Amino acid sequence: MKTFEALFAELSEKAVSRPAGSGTVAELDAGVHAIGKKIVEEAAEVWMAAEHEGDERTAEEISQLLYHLQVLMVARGLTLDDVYAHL
Ligand SMILES: N=c1c2ncn([C@@H]3O[C@H](COP(=O)(O)OP(=O)(O)OP(=O)(O)O)[C@@H](O)[C@H]3O)c2ncn1[C@@H]1O[C@H](COP(=O)(O)O)[C@@H](O)[C@H]1O
Repeated sequence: MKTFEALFAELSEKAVSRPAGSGTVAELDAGVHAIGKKIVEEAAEVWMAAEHEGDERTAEEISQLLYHLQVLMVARGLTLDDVYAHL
């Protein structure tokens, strides 16, 4: 099972190696404004799933929100420690 840290390492590596067909590379190329819109969209889907759907759908939407938050971190050059420092 993939962890938050493992996903961040994978996304950071893809930002450098830029493999063909990577959705992460495409999202990074779209820029912070587009990534931010995706985060807002996914956050709303988390809210709706938590209120109206089951635990599995909610967990899935949360995973997608975490993914897009990590893409934004990579786009901004933020590390996990930069965020953990505020937890
Ligand atoms: N965990 C994720 C992940 N979560 C969400 N997403 C993306 O976010 C989208 C969210 O899906 P939705 O169902 O909300 O939206 P949709 O309407 O179906 O799709 P869109 O039209 O919004 O793209 C998905 O289609 C994916 O493009 C993810 N894309 C990639 N990953 C992981 O990131 C890693 C790198 O992926 P690539 O860069 O694509 O190789 C791999 O380990 C992947 O498993």
